[in-house]
Amino acid sequence: MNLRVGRIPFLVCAPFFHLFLNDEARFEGYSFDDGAPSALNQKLWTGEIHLAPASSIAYARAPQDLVLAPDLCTSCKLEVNSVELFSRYPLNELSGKRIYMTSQSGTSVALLRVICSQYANVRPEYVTERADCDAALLIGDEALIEKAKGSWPYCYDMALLWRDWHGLPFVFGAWSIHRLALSCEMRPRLEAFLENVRESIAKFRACPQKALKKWAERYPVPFTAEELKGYYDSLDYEFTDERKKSLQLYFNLCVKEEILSESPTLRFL
Ligand SMILES: C=C(O[C@@H]1C=C(C(=O)O)C=C[C@H]1O)C(=O)O
Repeated sequence: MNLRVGRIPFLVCAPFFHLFLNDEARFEGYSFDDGAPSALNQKLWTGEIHLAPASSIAYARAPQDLVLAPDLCTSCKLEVNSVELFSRYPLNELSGKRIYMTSQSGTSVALLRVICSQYANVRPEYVTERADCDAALLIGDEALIEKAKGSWPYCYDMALLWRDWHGLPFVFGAWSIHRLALSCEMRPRLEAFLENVRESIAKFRACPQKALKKWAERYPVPFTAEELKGYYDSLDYEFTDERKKSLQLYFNLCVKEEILSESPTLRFL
């Protein structure tokens, strides 16, 4: 049986996946399913895919069925640049204003609710219709493109808001693994795949130009490798103890906000 892998076709995940592109012969035994984080979260919960660098909150919604890769996550040093609240008003004036919430996210939409309620002390109206909104939460390439346009008076980087509040790096994505992939049959394939992901990140870091060229052939983007240099300099994929502490804190605050019913302890592969 193939190891079914959820692949997010956003630049933020290019380091995880570029190695596998156009190299099917070397990587037989894996099949990839492309989708936004929100779609991949759903497929993880049902076991339709075995693993993905899904929304970090996806784990907390089904801890009985999932474990986390211990060393990999989607995070950043300071700003993330691709999880942004674009607004016509300052954050602390958003009470009663309409915030469009992207349908692609699981983690960031919950983070925004927590930040508005517990940090900025505002009560906006959250909407799924983008027309006539006062602010918009976007993730991934969509956020990068919107930011490059520079057409909103205010732009808040969600990782920086979290850091200002708690002094910790935020964990947007985490590799969640369904227990179906832990069977005797699947486990060696799973371990080998994660080793390939580590190699993919290392190769990306060693030569981002080459990796991004391959990536853009499959997933075209309106940026050059040169323009993306600063983006990748600030992204960080290491699941450090500090990031694990940060993720646990985020789960706790989601419980306080009644977004999660409980805050599970992090269990690893
Ligand atoms: C940093 C990003 O993080 C992504 C945001 C996610 C979410 O909001 O649920 C999930 C996975 C991450 O890859 C991004 O989209 O650019």
